[in-house]
Amino acid sequence: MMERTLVLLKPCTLQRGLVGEIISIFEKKGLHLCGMKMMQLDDAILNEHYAHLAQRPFFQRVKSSMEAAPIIAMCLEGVEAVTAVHALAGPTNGRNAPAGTIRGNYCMSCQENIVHTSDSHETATIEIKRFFRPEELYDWHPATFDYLYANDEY
Ligand SMILES: Nc1ncnc2c1ncn2[C@@H]1O[C@@H]2COP(=O)(O)O[C@H]2[C@H]1O
Repeated sequence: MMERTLVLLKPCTLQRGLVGEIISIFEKKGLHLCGMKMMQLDDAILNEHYAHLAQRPFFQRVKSSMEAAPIIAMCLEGVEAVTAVHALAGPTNGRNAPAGTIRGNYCMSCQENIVHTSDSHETATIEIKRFFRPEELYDWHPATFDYLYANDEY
């Protein structure tokens, strides 16, 4: 099933000059961009985005870290994109994320862990709406589609 999912490149990724490299990983995998923009996040959007963490001791730290510099928000599309992108990101803590995943390859932190990715189809739908207006998302068919998914049943 063709799906869309949300990726945020966190402030640490901009600070470390890794934006192009991380976008390239998703592109090389075969996911295509439907929308992308730079944003400065504030408490209002972060209180909503991380509402499920509000009672956790690290909630303020997460918010400060996400407000420390701009982020890049991306909407990526592909067959089963939510699972594919979430798996590429790897487990939250970079220190024990497997080599080969983005977090496993690029970070040593639980907080400064390069990307946020939607963890389910339902969450992706909500998160894409949170970060993008409908007119900021583009429907297009990648010319490589048949090479990416040739003969697959989905
Ligand atoms: N101990 C922790 N457990 C889980 N998430 C944490 C922890 N400390 C900080 N975080 C941050 O909270 C974020 C929640 O979802 P993210 O995928 O954006 O990545 C997570 C981390 O950046």
